[in-house]
Amino acid sequence: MILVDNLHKSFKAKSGPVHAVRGVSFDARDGEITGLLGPNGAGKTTTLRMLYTLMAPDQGHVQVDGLDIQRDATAVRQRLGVLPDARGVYKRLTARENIAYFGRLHGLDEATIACRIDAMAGTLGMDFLDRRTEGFSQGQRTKTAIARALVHDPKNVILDEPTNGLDVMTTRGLRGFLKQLRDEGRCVIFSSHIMQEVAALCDRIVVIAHGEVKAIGTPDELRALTGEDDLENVFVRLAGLDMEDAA
Ligand SMILES: Nc1ncnc2c1ncn2[C@@H]1O[C@H](COP(=O)(O)OP(=O)(O)OP(=O)(O)O)[C@@H](O)[C@H]1O
Repeated sequence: MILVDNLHKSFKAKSGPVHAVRGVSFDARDGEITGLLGPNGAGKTTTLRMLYTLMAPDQGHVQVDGLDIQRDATAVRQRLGVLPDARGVYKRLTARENIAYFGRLHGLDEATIACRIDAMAGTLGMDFLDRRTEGFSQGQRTKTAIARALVHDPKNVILDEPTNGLDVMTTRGLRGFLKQLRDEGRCVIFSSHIMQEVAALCDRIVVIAHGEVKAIGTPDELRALTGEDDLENVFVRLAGLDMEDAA
């Protein structure tokens, strides 16, 4: 369970401060997939980075399973599996070695690591485990990074645009995998800028634009809120993109 309360984050730029996240609050429950949906530059990655303790908020609080991300950062990290926006895998190591290395960092024994790698490779369809990752396709790199993020069997899973650059079949496989994590009772959060993708997968959607939460609800609740049937129109209305277009 992840509770996000009034997060703020600004960056200094030459042209003045950039207010990336401005009072974002939402709950991501266990046994649910929560989608963070917003257009480019909305503040999704910045929000997720604060959730997974890479970046300290200027203001606000986050709790993971009741632990404060700033006071209890180490315990929080043990409970999180993270697919960051930069997938970065070690190119001289094979996929298996990349995943195993993270398993060791989490203090797992070799037998447990081997077991976990087998299970995830089966579910994610990784028939390239023993190849060096140099030259991997984007999908192969993403799968390796996802398996690495989950090697320690975390209760909470945060994925930044996990389907970016994946083909239809790989995306389908990934969707099935995320549903499996949800059905195991985990708390899953992922970000996307594609309404259809979020609607196909998420129990609840947090619509974010200009660093603010614009709406929270199930896909049907968001349809009812806007009076729109078409999912793309729902997103355009909620994110205020129609107003920007008209301006
Ligand atoms: N380190 C940084 N320094 C300066 N500005 C930043 C930094 N990180 C993010 N920003 C700015 O904060 C705003 C939100 O960026 P963020 O990456 O969180 O958006 P996003 O919703 O993830 O977008 P996208 O879908 O394009 O990845 C943008 O205007 C971005 O340029």
